[in-house]
Amino acid sequence: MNVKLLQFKNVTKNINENRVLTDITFEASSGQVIGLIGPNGAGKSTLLKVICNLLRPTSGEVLVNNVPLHKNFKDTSKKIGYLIEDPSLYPYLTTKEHLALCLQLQGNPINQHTINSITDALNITPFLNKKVKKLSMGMKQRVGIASAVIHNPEIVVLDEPTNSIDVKGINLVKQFILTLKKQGKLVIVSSHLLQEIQSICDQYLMIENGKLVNTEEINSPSTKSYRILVPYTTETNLFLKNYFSIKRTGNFLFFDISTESLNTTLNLLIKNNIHISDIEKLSLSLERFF
Ligand SMILES: Nc1ncnc2c1ncn2[C@@H]1O[C@H](COP(=O)(O)OP(=O)(O)OP(=O)(O)O)[C@@H](O)[C@H]1O
Repeated sequence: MNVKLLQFKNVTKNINENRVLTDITFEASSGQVIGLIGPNGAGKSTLLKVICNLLRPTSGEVLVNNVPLHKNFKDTSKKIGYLIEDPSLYPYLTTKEHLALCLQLQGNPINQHTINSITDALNITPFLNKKVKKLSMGMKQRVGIASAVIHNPEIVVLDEPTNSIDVKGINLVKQFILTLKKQGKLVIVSSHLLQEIQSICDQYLMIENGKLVNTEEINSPSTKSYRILVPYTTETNLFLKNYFSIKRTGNFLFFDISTESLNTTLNLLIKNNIHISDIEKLSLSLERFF
């Protein structure tokens, strides 16, 4: 059974008097992979840092296992593992020494079996005896991911984990994330490319200008396959509002629909004498959702 692990309640974060996160509310459970998607500067890293208690909310609350995060962070920190932005690694240690140190810093004894299973899964075993500073960027990123999970946390936060990693490595990381899911962990993974992580996510949190977009889009972005564009008029606006989540761009209105509802939608528009300016097939890139 999945257990509610993480709750954000109306979290707002200001940095240097700028509002970076606004009223963020969501919850996530064990055994889930949550994709945090948004363009550059949307607030993804800030939100992830709040989960890891690297930043405190200006207002609102974060609960882990129903306990406020900041009240019990010593215990909670053992439950959270993270890779935020560039991995902070100890350059003069070997990969093996680095991972062993990460384990010890969390108060765990060195368990070679744990280290091996993680390094095998991420294909970094051949580099265990190599100094971290001599690893390629992609390898460092994988060591960063290994460091995030080495102490067996319940919540794993990965900020753009596929940065600098080649296609083969990306597939490996995705498989690794699915293994963490199978182990019952909650994985929160950010990317500015929906297509990169959509196949592994159970749910999406789409963020734009520090705000989450609505739940419908969060839960089913990939089902919206067509964008319909119609000329703006007050009447058309009022009419379409009854059926779709519509947006305005200049002199046009647009809305996204699924493949299944394409015929019905076109019939509805034709019947009501609404001119169709364009029907666009949506690719699954992030730009389509903002
Ligand atoms: N320490 C800081 N001081 C001032 N502004 C900050 C700071 N950290 C983040 N910001 C601002 O907060 C906003 C969100 O930044 P954040 O790094 O969370 O976005 P992001 O979605 O992770 O972006 P990217 O995809 O480029 O990494 C940006 O406008 C950024 O300039």
